[in-house]
Amino acid sequence: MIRAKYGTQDALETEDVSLTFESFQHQNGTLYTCFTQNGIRMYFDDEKGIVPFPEELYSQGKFILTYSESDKTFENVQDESIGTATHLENYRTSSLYIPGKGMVMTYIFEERMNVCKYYDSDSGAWLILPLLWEMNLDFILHRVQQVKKAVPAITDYKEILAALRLCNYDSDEVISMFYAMFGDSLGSTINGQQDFDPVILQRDLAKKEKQLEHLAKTLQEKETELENMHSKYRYLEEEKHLLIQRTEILNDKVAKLQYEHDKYLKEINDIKSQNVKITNSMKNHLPLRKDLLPKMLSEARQLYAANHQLRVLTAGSLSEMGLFIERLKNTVVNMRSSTKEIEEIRALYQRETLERKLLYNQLQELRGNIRVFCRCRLDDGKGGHLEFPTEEEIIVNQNGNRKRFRFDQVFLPQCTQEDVFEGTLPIIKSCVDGYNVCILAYGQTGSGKTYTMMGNEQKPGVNIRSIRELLHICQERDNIKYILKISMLEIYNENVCDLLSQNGKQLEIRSQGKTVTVQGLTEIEVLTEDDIKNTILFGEKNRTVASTKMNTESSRSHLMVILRLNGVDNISGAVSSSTLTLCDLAGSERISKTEAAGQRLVEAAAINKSLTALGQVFTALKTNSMHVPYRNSKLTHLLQPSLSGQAKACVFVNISPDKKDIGETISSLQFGSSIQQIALGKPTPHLSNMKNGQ
Ligand SMILES: Nc1ncnc2c1ncn2[C@@H]1O[C@H](COP(=O)(O)OP(=O)(O)OP(=O)(O)O)[C@@H](O)[C@H]1O
Repeated sequence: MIRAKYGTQDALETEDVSLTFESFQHQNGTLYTCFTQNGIRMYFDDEKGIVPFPEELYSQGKFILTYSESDKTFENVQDESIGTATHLENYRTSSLYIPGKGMVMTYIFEERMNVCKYYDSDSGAWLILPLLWEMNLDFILHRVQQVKKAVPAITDYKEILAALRLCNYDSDEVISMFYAMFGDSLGSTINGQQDFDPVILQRDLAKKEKQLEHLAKTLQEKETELENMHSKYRYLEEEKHLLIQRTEILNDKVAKLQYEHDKYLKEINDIKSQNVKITNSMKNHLPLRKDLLPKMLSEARQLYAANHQLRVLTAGSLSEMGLFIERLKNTVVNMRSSTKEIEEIRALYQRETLERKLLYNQLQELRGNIRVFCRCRLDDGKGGHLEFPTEEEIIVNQNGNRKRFRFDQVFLPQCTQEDVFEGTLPIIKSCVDGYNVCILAYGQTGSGKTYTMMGNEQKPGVNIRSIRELLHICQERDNIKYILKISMLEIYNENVCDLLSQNGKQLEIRSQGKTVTVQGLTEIEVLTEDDIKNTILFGEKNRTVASTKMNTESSRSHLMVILRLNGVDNISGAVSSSTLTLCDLAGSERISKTEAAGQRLVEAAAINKSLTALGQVFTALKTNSMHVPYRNSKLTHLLQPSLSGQAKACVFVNISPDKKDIGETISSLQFGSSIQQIALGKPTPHLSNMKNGQ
């Protein structure tokens, strides 16, 4: 990808005429969106609309930083040196100089996670000290060096720091943990970087996929073999039955012939001795004369021969039956061992599936469960203030003040829809493994959110591409039967509207435990690519009709396309359920004071509320807070399953290349870079990999 300085003109001073919203956090968790109008602080009430902020609430909570107050966040710290740490008596307490924040106290709390935190007075929350900063605390640096000295094979200090966090900063425990895990191999093979290289993981994953494919094939072959054996068994059973019947008939015949033969012999003997008493049966043979004897003797011989023949036949039939029974026994033995083999392969398959899932998860975790991408809209020649020094960085030059932001990836204006989709693909794929996945597009109106998510007929965006991809993956996985269902909704002024129902009905959100549902939301099953396109087209049409009716713009509402994926593994019987939530957020721009009235003001307050709530959720996730305030807005409430637990998220920060938009661009980049730190704050992914590799 070519990196270049983007344009040459100097930045323009942007006039700040926008309305500033403030967010008030009540101690009961409620979030109020306030602003000042004619010297009176007002707030937006979901039912009453815009009303003055009640005096009594001041003592029941505090004002917090909103997503748009750009100058107070600490993104500048990223490329400045950190300053010096002061070691205090109790090693759990220390202090650190952070530019823009001054001297901050740091603490290690003994709680759910033993991590070093500092109190951020701007957001009023305890934040996890990023690993980078933590290294500047003397006692931590000292412990890292202790571990490094004892275990020189582990060269990545982030590994050591993460391990220290896990072991409550006890270096001895970390050293023994490393030795317990790797033993003798420690000196030769363990090198943090090498073992946890995403490329290596990716390779392992590909290997695992191949193994799985092979196992599934073997399993299928074995099952066909077993099925064949079953039909052979059934055939042999039938044959055995027929043979028994045939032998019984033959035995009967032999007995009858023997009887006839004996009777004949007796008659012959009687005639020979001429002392025959005339019996009823003999009347048929009358008149009895000695000259009949030769004929009777010949018949008796014939009877004997027939009897003999039948006996041979019966003996043959019996030995044939013996052979059949032997074959039947073998088949049963083979069937038993095949069934056992199938059970073993099935167990192996289950284990491999799990391992593959873990590997995939580790790879994603290594890259961060929340990935943040920046995409700059196509250049229209009005820029000059943006630079793209590397694939992960963007610099905004505002009147000579250069601000640098770092993301998982920065997409240049000339990047194609394919390039962008490629970046999201690994996360999207994990949806078929049962993870909830969420993709959000954040940015001011006109920055390219809809282009990124929806795209157009010729250049479809992430929405169509990802659903299409999932449909293909599901169709390719023969062993799992998937059902894919799409719903589409819009959140406008804190109201949820179904876009796939004819009448665009408004819906309520219900939650039970960790499950969040929208009551009565229409779901349409998709089987083909055409189904996807037609469904989304129908939803978009409904959205246009609704916005025309309400005389508003689609950019003032959040759009969500939700794909629900239910799968049943035919082999293991495992059931998976996950959702892919694709969200085109409302424009994040501040509105100007002249516009601040009526419907526009209500819309702006509702957008501010939901985007602030989104920022709060990310902050709570970042600080590993016990309480994540999902319920502060409809948007975050709906996104809860996709932004919690083992869910994976991908946020696009869309920016405009126009110089006039520089203020909003910085604000959006700050929002994105504060989310980016969530991935940095996660301490354990490398270690979990080490454990598995034991
Ligand atoms: N990367 C891009 N390449 C080409 N055209 C783009 C790109 N990004 C955006 N555009 C075009 O710029 C215009 C504005 O983009 P878009 O409508 O996606 O912005 P938006 O942020 O979604 O705005 P809104 O909030 O109004 O929906 C559209 O005409 C879109 O086609």
